[in-house]
Amino acid sequence: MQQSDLFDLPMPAATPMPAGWRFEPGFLSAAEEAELLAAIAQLPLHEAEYKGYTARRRVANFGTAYDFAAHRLLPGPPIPEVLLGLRERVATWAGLAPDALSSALVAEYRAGTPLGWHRDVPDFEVVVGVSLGTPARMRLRRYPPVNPRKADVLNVELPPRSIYRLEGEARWGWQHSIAPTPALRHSVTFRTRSTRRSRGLGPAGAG
Ligand SMILES: O=C(O)CCC(=O)C(=O)O
Ligand SMILES: [Fe+2]
Repeated sequence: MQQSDLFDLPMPAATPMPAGWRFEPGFLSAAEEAELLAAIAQLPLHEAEYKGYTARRRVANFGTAYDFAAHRLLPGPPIPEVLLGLRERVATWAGLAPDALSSALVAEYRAGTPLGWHRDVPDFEVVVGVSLGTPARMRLRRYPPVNPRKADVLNVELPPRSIYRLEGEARWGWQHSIAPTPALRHSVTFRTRSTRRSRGLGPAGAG
């Protein structure tokens, strides 16, 4: 079944997603999702500090933490036990060693919380995200912009229990954002470290 059948999105099945984008619905079972949400409820989420202002989503960083003022990656608290099983499954799905996913970000989007256009900070390479709770709409657009038109924005529904990966072109040649969520959503994103240096990339995320 196509995603567009499920969620009635203006995204024809033939919409070409950028290279490096990978998506799979139903990655987690409902029981696994419930277990993760219970575990997340115990984690110390805080309002994300982002480029000098407080973003509305709440986050917890593990493995690494990003200092948006100093533009550098800092060591973070270890990835908690309750996320290690998920990391292993995510790594297998992504064809990576679990340890390579050295950074984990738990994010909470209360109703109406958006996440603006950005590329993740260049300190990271591959981004793999798991969605929990309410479906969200991720949007993608070329970056730097190429003749921007509204039609050039790709919309992808991220249903709960689905997983996506941003790598290569999808990660470096496109920005992404999350439309204000209709109700509570959580995501857990894992990232590998990048060997690239900042090359004057656009606004960054992952905070
Ligand atoms: O919540 C998500 O799935 C996306 C999060 C994101 O883009 C980020 O943290 O950089
Ligand atoms: Fe991001």
